[in-house]
Amino acid sequence: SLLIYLDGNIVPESEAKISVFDHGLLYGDGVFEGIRFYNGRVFRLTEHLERLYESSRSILLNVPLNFEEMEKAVLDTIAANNLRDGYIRLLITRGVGPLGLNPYQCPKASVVVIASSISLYPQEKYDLGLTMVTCATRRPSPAALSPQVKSLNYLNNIMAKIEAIQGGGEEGVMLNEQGFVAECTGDNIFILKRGEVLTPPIAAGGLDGITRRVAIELLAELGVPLREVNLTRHDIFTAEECFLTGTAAEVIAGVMLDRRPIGTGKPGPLTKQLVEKFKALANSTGTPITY
Ligand SMILES: Cc1ncc(COP(=O)(O)O)c(CNc2cccc(C(=O)O)c2)c1O
Repeated sequence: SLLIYLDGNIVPESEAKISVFDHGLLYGDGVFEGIRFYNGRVFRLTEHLERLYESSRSILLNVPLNFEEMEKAVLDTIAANNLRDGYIRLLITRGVGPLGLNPYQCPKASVVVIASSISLYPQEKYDLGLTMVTCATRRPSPAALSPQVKSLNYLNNIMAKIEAIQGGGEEGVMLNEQGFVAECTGDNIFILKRGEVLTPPIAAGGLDGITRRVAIELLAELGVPLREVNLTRHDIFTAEECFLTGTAAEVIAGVMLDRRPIGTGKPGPLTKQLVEKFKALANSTGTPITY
């Protein structure tokens, strides 16, 4: 069984419990990060923690650990479980308070670090590519809930994921209120068109994904031109290649949208090149874990 970090202590899974009065449970009032570690190093840990603190600040959540203490909590939890490769789920909730959504009645936020593994898609989906469906469920307007806050409010994404699966796919393309492509339910989206890679600007309503930033770096290294531009379903239908990026998914081809093949209907050469470059980078850089 796993050892879990909970509010300052590393405890066995069976003891890792939170109160039913925790506002993270009652209202989804909290933020989280999904982080991978490869070969004894945590990949892009600093960027993930920076985003965690930015999400917390955005919802006025006071994090009881400073940056260094949070980094140590992550590294200690991985070491306690003696894992060299895996996935970290790091969450901060508003903490326990009376029923009623007033966050000012929650005196202390709760911090949970789970070190485990995650496999979002089977290997064959990386070999053959994902089937995608355009979701009717839109990404929320920044005026409603900022899509840039990685909060515990994932019902929007979950409802879209349901639509993708019900529609015979594995992943869903989510549009914003204007009908432009924002991202997918749990990852960012890129297309290759006439020798140029295009991806929605963050302002289109997607999460400012860390794997998206890595892909942009890798494309620059490859000398492939990239443009952040509003995309519609037309652009995906007429693209030569499409790939998704996310900590859980890593880099994975999208080969079908709404029952229409994208390009050859198989993962394209640029996508395959990026997958290899990403793997090499992820297995050779990152914050070392001391066991
Ligand atoms: C809505 C959304 N958009 C993009 C990403 C990719 O961002 P990063 O490159 O920083 O990871 C995410 C993160 N993706 C994510 C997080 C947690 C769980 C799952 C899941 O599909 O179970 C997916 C996400 O949840």
